[in-house]
Amino acid sequence: MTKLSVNINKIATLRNSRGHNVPDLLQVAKDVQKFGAEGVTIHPRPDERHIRYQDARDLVNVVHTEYNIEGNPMDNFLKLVFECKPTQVTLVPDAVDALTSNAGWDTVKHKSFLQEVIKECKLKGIRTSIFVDPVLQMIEGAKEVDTDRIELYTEEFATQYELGNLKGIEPYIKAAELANDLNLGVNAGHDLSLQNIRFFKENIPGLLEVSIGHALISESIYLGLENVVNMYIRKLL
Ligand SMILES: CC(=O)[C@@H](O)[C@H](O)COP(=O)(O)O
Ligand SMILES: NCC(=O)COP(=O)(O)O
Repeated sequence: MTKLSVNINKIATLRNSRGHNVPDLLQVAKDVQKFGAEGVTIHPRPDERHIRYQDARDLVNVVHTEYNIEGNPMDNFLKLVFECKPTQVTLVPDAVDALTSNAGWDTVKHKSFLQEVIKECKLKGIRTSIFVDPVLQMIEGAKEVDTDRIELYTEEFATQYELGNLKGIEPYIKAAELANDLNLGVNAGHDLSLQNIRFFKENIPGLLEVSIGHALISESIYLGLENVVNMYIRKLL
């Protein structure tokens, strides 16, 4: 069984576009858990363009499943994580101005930095995961830095799948097999969707958790649109 952690960044993006509290981020976090999701993911970025640091704090009392906070382990981020004490922290090497996450860690180059941060997180009782490309050397490096899990960065898989290239899954299978052999837990995320998730799940051994946001929120709009348009029309009769 693979756990679904719903990334609610996009709810915050929509809320922030108007300056009030619609949609209500905390209510959405409650609802996705009520509907069966086994985790909530947020990725606060330094400019707070979607999730604000205060959201991360407020969610502590709302997330009763797995709380996963993702981000680049800069000082402010780590301070927030240590304050919130989520179930899991996922370390992601994004540039401050990145549109979205666009690469995994070079676990060889950043070995001592990652070792230090991971040790600190674990001492605080927080499970660690690091965002990596499906490259065997990077998975071996992940073992060296003593992380509990890796999160496979799945954008390339999603792109290839959409193009009809099913072989795009192969590096991910090899990466997951190696992670399993090394006793590293395997998570995955980025651009997973209703289209590609079953194929991914069926092919990746030992997939513990997927975090899905952009597609899941977009699909919720598409799949809810007819209902809501009709609700308005009935009110206008
Ligand atoms: C780590 C990762 O894969 C990202 O998908 C991220 O969590 C999403 O961030 P944005 O919502 O800011 O694009
Ligand atoms: N870790 C990936 C994540 O949380 C969501 O990524 P996406 O579904 O928004 O691309």
